[in-house]
Amino acid sequence: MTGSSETVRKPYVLYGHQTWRWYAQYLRDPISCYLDAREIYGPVGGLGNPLPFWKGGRQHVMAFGAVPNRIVFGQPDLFRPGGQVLRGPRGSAQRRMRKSIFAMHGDEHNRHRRVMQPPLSRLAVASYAPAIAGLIDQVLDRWEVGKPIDAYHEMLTLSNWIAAHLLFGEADFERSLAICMLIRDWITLDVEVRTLKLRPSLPGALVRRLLRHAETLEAAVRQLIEERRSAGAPGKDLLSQLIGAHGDKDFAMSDDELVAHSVILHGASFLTTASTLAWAMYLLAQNPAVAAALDREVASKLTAWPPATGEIDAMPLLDGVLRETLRLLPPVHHTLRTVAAPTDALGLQLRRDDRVIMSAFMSHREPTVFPEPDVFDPARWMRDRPGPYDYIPFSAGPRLCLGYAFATLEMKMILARIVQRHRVALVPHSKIDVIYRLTLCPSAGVPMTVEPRDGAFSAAPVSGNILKLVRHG
Ligand code: HEM
Repeated sequence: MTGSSETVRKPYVLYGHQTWRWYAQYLRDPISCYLDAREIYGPVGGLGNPLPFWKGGRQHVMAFGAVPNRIVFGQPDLFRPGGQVLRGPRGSAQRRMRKSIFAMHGDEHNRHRRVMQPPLSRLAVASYAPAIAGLIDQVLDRWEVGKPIDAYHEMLTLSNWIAAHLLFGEADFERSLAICMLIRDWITLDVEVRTLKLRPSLPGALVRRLLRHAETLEAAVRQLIEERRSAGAPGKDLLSQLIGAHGDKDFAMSDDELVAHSVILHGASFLTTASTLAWAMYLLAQNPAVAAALDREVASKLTAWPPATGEIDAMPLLDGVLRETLRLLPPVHHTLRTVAAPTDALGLQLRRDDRVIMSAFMSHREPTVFPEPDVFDPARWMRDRPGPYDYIPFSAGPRLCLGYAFATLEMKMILARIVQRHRVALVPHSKIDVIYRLTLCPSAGVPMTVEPRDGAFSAAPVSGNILKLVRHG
C-alpha cells in the first residue's frame, strides 16, 4: 500500500448553540470529541462561531485523514502554525522566546530551517550515538531487579539528559542540565497558565511567575551564548553549531533567535520522546509475544554497545514497535493551523484567522489504511507502508519535524538497551490513563517492576482509559 484511497465526505458545518456541546467536549477531552464528531458527522467539518453576536469569534474546523493532511500541511503559508508557547506582553522575555522556528513563516522560516537542518541530519546524528549510549546506561544502572520504577518518570529523566547533551553539550553537563530544568519548569508553567485559560497580558500570580521565570531562563541562555561566542572554537553541541552557522548570504541568527530556538528545541524533544518511550514500554509489557520476539531480535542483532554502525537500523521489529507506538499514541496528537487568507481548500468557506485542527491520532485510526486500527500490531509495518500524509507522527510536508532522525535513533537505542538488560513488567492492577498535556502522556505514570532478563513475558491486568484506545492482538 503506498497511500490512502480516502476521499473527503461532504464537510459538515454546525452553527451557534449547536456547537457549544462540541466546544465544551473539545476543551474537556479533545480525543473523545474528535472520535465522536467523526463518527456522527464525518472526517471534515466546521464548528461555527459559538457566539454569533460576537464578531471576534472564529470558526474551528476539524479535518482528519490523508486528504486534508496533504491540503493543509502541504500549504504552510496558507495554513500557518502558531507559536508553541503563550505570547507575552510587548518587550517581555516570554514574547521574545515565542519567536522560535515554530512561529516563523515564509522565507524567514526557510532560512532558519536550512541552518538548523545539517546538525540534525541522519548522518550528523549518528555521531551522537556513543554519548547517548553512555547516558542510557547511567539511568539503567540505577534500576534494581525486583524494584519498582515509574517508566514515564525514568524516560523523562533520560530524555532530559539526552536533550541537555545534544543542545548545550557535556563540557559543563551540570550547567546544561540546570538550564534544561529551567526550560522544563517554564514549559510546565506555560501549560498551567494555558490550561487555566489565563492570559499573559492580564495580571495574576501565576502569570507573574511565568513572566519572571521566562526572564530568568532567557538570561541564563543568553549568558551561555555569550560564553560560547567568546570561547572561539565551536563545540559539538547544537547551540554552538547554531551560533557558528552561516546560511545563505552570510545570514547568522540573532541572540534572541538563538535563545528562542534552543528553549523550544528542548521542549519539542524531551516531552515527545519521553511519552513515546513510556507508551512503548507499556505496549511491549502487555504484548508478551511481541516482547519475546523483540528480545530475540536484540539478542541476535545488537552485538556491541554503543551499537556498531547500521546495527540499530537492521532491526525490523524494533522499527515496527516504535512506528506502531507512534501510530497508536502519537505524542503530538493534534496540531492547530490558522488560516492566513480566505479559502475553500477544504470544501468549506474559511475566513482569515479561522482555525484548522489536524490530528495524527485520528489519521492513524483510518481503517482503510490501518486495518484493525486500535490493535497494537508492529508486524503491520513489515507488510504495508502508508503514504506520508496517512502517517504523520512527525507531521508532513515542508514543516516535517527537524528532529525526526535524532528522535528515532535515540528512542530505538533506549528500547533496545532496556530489552538487552532487563525484562520490565507492569505492576498488576495499575490504572493507566492517557491525558493530553502538551503531549499525549500517562496522567499518573506507568508503574513497572524491573525483572531479570529471563524471557518470562506475561501481560498484567490493568484499568484506565488506555483500554479504550488500544487493543492487544
Ligand atoms: C518522538 C519525538 C518527536 C515527535 C513525535 C515530534 C513531532 C513533531 C511534530 C508533529 C512537529 C510539527 C509541529 C507543528 O507543525 O505544529 C514537529 C516539529 C518540529 N520538531 Fe519534532 N518531534 C519529536 C522530536 C523532536 C526532536 C528530538 C527535535 C530536536 C532535537 C525536534 C525538533 C522539531 C523542530 C525544530 C520542529 C519545527 C519544524 C519546522 O517548523 O520547520 N523534534 N515535531
